Amino acid sequence: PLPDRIDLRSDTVTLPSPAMRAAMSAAALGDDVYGEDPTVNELERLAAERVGKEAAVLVVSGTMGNLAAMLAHCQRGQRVILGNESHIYHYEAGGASALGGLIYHPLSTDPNGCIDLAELAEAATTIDDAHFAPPGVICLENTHNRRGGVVLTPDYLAQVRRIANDHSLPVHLDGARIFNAAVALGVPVTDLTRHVDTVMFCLSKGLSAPVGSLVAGPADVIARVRRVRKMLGGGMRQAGVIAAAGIVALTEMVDRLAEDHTNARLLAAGLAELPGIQIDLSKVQTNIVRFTFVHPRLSVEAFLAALRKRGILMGSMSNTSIRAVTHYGIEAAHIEQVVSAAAEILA
Ligand SMILES: Cc1ncc(COP(=O)(O)O)c(CN[C@H](C(=O)O)[C@H](C)O)c1O
Repeated sequence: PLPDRIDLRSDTVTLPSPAMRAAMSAAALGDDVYGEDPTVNELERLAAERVGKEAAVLVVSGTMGNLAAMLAHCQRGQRVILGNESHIYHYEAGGASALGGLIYHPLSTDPNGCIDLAELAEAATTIDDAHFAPPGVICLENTHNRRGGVVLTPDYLAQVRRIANDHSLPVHLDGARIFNAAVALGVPVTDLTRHVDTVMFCLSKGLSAPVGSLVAGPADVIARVRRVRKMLGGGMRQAGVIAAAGIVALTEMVDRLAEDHTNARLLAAGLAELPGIQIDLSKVQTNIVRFTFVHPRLSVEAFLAALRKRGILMGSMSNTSIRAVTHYGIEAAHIEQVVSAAAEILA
């Protein structure tokens, strides 16, 4: 983040660490379309190993990773079963439908980011009748962005897995922030990823790499993801320049996510005391603070504008809710500055 701004809009704004910049300039390179970039190959190997899958492929963005995974799992005309508050459904430009000919089948999402299991079992059922589009994949999201970064538990994932097995369906996990979930739970990330077939996770968010996400899964499925990536124009050449940062992200930047979670709790505790702000502190489980804003004098936009004038950025989620996201580069001192600025504005 720029020194004169405290940017809490997202963890996508993170800048690469000095170690990343050094690794990027020193990276061994080759043409990755030929499979000859040694740094990309090392990142993909490391990523697959870390999440306990056979293979992984580097993609440009989380959106591309989710789309390529859905297209690798499904045939045209099949349904993507997902949460009605999911990122895939809200923020990925309808790609699975527009480019893949897939149908979104959104299901309601509870405050913990979970799809109702009974509804899921029904949606996962293939009806042998020409009227009905058959299901193709179940998509989950962990942590859950629009529910405020809440963590889906291994137990819940295991229950979804059982339903998927009953209906012979693959499960794709939008794990953009899966390492935040593992660190918040204090468990190895494989306790979460073992229940799903494919997992997409972002290097470019809390892990602070400048670019890149990975899709990991069974070797045959990842081979299909790689083909879709090429079809989408995502085949890269000397991508070791960005993969080098990704290796640093995976090897040096996971444990520190706990600091972002501490700072999020500090921010939530400070904001919760202020007029016009309601926060369910039990839902502040990782690096996202989502709060309701209904103030006698100020709208969400007016509050955000007043913060911006003080060099503080947050994101509006609706005309009554705001999101703030902590990340590498945001320290406790910044949080104190934000809370006192908000107190002044809302007084
Ligand atoms: C759960 C999840 N899955 C996928 C993505 C997409 O990743 P990118 O395409 O931005 O790399 C995001 C990005 N989320 C971004 C953010 O939170 O600021 C915006 C909303 O797109 C995400 O939060």
